[in-house]
Amino acid sequence: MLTGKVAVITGSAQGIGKTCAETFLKNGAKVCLSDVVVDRLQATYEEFKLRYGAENVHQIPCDVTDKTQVEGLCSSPLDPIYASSKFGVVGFTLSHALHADVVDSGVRMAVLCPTFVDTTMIDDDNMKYFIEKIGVIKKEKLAEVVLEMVKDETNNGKCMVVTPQFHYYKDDFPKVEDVFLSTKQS
Ligand SMILES: NC(=O)C1=CN([C@@H]2O[C@H](COP(=O)(O)OP(=O)(O)OC[C@H]3O[C@@H](n4cnc5c(N)ncnc54)[C@H](O)[C@@H]3O)[C@@H](O)[C@H]2O)C=CC1
Ligand SMILES: CCCCCC(=O)/C=C/C=C\C=C\C=C\[C@@H](O)[C@@H](O)CCCC(=O)O
Repeated sequence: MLTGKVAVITGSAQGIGKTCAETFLKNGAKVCLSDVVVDRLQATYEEFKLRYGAENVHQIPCDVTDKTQVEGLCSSPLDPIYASSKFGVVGFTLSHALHADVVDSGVRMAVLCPTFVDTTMIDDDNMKYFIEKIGVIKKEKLAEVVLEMVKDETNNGKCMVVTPQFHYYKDDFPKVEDVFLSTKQS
């Protein structure tokens, strides 16, 4: 099913990452194992090499909190740590929006996710490719969207994506009862 594909899996010396790596190997992918604990990574690498063949398994030690090491593992034209931190802001905002201190308090928390905006932050050659494909939002237009977001009293816990062409609310946070009272097992 995954023949011809390569999966790079961080934190794969043990736990969920290791089990995912083995599942991918069983399904025909080649897997690049990666972990910060080098001796455990080596042991998993040896184990999988024996079981699935040296041609299908590779290993690269990597501490995912180290920007240089992450770039060595999987280069990206955009800064992976910057991008990850932005996802953190989404999670932080949406989870706080559900907190008892916020719900029904009159305070609303929402998160704005623009693509590229015409500020000095985008003066970076690495971004040129994406900017050409995606375009740039004018600051003034973004400010209008922020105004709209602030005026809307129904948007607690919402995430707004803004592009040069349009904007839309995305990924409404699940209702409390969906999170805490579900009897469904995954
Ligand atoms: N420009 C873009 O394309 C995009 C920007 N963003 C985010 O929007 C936010 C604003 O970005 P821009 O206006 O483009 O950047 P900017 O660099 O033009 O302005 C940022 C301002 O924040 C101030 N600042 C930086 N660190 C601070 C700190 N620790 N405490 C208080 N103030 C601080 C800076 O001195 C500067 O005046 C940033 O979080 C950025 O990551 C998100 C998506 C796209
Ligand atoms: C569909 C893809 C949309 C991608 C939109 C996007 O990622 C926009 C990014 C815009 C600016 C990014 C700037 C990143 C700069 C970092 O490399 C770093 O230099 C910034 C560190 C400054 C800070 O304190 O945030």
